[in-house]
Amino acid sequence: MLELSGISKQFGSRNILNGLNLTVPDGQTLAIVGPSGVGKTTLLRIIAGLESADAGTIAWDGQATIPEQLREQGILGVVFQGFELFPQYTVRRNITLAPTLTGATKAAADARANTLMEQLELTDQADAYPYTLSGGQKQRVAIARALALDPQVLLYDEPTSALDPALRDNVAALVNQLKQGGMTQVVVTHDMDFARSVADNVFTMPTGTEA
Ligand SMILES: Nc1ncnc2c1ncn2[C@@H]1O[C@H](COP(=O)(O)OP(=O)(O)OP(=O)(O)O)[C@@H](O)[C@H]1O
Repeated sequence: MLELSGISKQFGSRNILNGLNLTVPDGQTLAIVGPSGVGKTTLLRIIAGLESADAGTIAWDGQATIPEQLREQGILGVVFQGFELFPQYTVRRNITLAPTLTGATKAAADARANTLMEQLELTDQADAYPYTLSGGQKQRVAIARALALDPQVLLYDEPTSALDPALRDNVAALVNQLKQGGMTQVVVTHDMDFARSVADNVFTMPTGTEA
């Protein structure tokens, strides 16, 4: 279970997050929705340990935790809005890089990448470079790369924003498939239909206030 308590964040004079409390039970999918600029990405980045909160705590499995460590340990994976693939590496290398840097053998990382590419229909793109891929393919590589470390929690920032409706449905199916496998997931989206199609709970961000 992922628990956020009293999370606050201010940028300049603007309170973006004001003592926010959120709980994501194991194996559930939480969608975070709200209008542009309300702080969804900021909240996701705080959960991922990519941004620090001014106040509040985050607990994992009942223990106060530093999210950055969860990410570094591979417990928590992030799928970024712009995919943020490594342009100089092939699809396969994008997927195997983090596991090999964190101690997996090349053979084990390759085997895992093969499984993920098969599941995500990327086998034909294994040796391709990101610039040659479609938006949907890039999205799947970003998800495969996050899954390569076998996370228990997966965070997505606007996973459908670059996709047409059919691909959006594919991402929804994938999120639901991962849920069947027990994954805990947090999805930031402004797409209410997508949110409803994947989420156990939908959290609407409260709008910020001037300090
Ligand atoms: N590093 C930063 N420094 C200053 N202001 C920031 C920073 N990051 C975000 N902001 C501001 O905080 C507010 C919330 O941004 P955030 O990206 O979290 O919103 P969002 O709800 O994800 O928006 P969108 O749906 O458009 O992606 C915005 O007004 C943004 O300009």
